Amino acid sequence: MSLLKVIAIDGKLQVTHQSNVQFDNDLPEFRTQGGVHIHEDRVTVTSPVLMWVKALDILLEKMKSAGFDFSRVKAISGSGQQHGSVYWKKGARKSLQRLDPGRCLHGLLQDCFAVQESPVWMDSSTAEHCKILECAVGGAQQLTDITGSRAYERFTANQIAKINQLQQDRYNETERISLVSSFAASLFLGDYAAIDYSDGSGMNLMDIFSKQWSDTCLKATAPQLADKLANPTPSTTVLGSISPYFVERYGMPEDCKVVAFTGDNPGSLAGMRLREGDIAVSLGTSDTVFLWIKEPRPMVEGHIFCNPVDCLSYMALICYKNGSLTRERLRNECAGGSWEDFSTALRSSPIGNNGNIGIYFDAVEITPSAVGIYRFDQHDRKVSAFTPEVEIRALVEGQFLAKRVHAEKLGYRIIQGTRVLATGGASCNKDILQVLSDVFSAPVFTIDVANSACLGCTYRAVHGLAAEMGMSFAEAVNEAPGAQLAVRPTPGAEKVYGPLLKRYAYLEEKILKQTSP
Ligand SMILES: Nc1ncnc2c1ncn2[C@@H]1O[C@H](COP(=O)(O)OP(=O)(O)O)[C@@H](O)[C@H]1O
Ligand SMILES: O=C(CO)[C@@H](O)[C@H](O)COP(=O)(O)O
Repeated sequence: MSLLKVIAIDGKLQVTHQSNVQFDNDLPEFRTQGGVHIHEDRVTVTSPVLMWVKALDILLEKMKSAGFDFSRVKAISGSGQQHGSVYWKKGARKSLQRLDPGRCLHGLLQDCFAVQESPVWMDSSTAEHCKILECAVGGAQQLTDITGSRAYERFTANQIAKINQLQQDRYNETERISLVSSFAASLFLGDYAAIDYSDGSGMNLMDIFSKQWSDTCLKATAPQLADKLANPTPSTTVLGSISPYFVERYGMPEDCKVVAFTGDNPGSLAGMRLREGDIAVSLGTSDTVFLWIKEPRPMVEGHIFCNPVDCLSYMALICYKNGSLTRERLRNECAGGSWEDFSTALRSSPIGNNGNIGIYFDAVEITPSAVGIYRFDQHDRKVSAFTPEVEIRALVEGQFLAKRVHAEKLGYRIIQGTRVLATGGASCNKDILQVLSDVFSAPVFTIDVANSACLGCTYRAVHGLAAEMGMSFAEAVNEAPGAQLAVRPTPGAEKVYGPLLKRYAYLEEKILKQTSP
């Protein structure tokens, strides 16, 4: 997270105002790079919490100078990078409740944090704490069954455990631990804001089914943790009205509501307006898949979070390291460096690639944890090379077969009306999207997701006001600009890919068995 953004929308869900503050350029005194401090050990990564507070001061002043009419704001919500944590010092709640509107937040909250440098999602310094947590619950799959994810170094429980171990006095001085999202909500609320279920699922602490903190995880992490976290809340909760500070300093209406803040990925799901049965595939440098799931089956690969717009559903996130960079390598090796020729190869090779399957893990893959290039003919026999055309189709088909196989393992089901929403750099390539559509037997739509997390939280604010009356998120944001239809599945594709999906799952399993120590 290298900037703080704001988007305002009107009653017709049209964007009326946008602005941002860049941490590195606008707040040079904090000396961050990309908004963070990378410590000498190269694995500890933090951000100064007061930089975030000051960024909010600057952003609000910028909006004021641009003539933004704060008096028309009906509700506010927001999102923050997932997993990062903020440690409020004893007594900070009182300071939050009595903010002097004549002074900036940065000045008022100077002494409110027990830990000045907040751990953020890029941190990977807590391997030992991850092991302890997994051991405490009986293993990686057991932790996944409870919290939706195995132990990850960036996840909040492991960061809290590290702070308790290395800075125990600071931990003991802490009155409340917030996520980045609930910390930002607290500033607007003028009181501690509850952690919402969706961002709370990225902590390795919450039982995603009961939506309560897991006692075993709490105990294995740090003492008196339940008190420091307080109970989590549904993501659609109206936390209360805006703090009088903003009423007096910026002229916001007294009854402006603060709707629970959430994580950036849940925020994006809302911004993309994902619906039950939909899958969003981001084809950027790495590939990321977002799923809307009714009945999740947590697996050690991938994350299950509570759904930020529908309390009865879940969302899953699957990350792949070998995305565009691998497509680029094969474009260079098999298509003379041209996306046009890469596309021609896809158009001139048959759906299903005559049974040839390729699995290309140039770098150690995240999902699954494996490395190497594997090619199989129609009889599942290993082969050492394919012709350039077969190689290109094998790569693209393999990447999408993997996504569908992994999604279905987590409990995802294609239903009547399923849409695939494609974003990211490669989503401009219709021939790649055609393969995606064929593998999923569903139409592919493209969406512009610049700022999707931020936009998603404007929609969540609108929904927060309506949710209490029982209105669904889809109904509340029905009028928002929609996705563009890009391609429809080729007739007959389903029959071809049915057996290939089974073979892909079998072959991947076989590779994992052969390569795991
Ligand atoms: N016509 C194209 N066909 C396929 N891939 C493309 C095409 N144009 C750009 N890309 C891919 O898009 C990737 C960048 O995607 P982008 O979403 O901008 O990245 P990031 O994840 O860094 O934000 C590049 O690595 C490139 O391989
Ligand atoms: O760690 C994860 C998801 O598990 C990241 O996706 C962070 O949530 C990313 O935040 P920014 O890239 O928006 O800073």
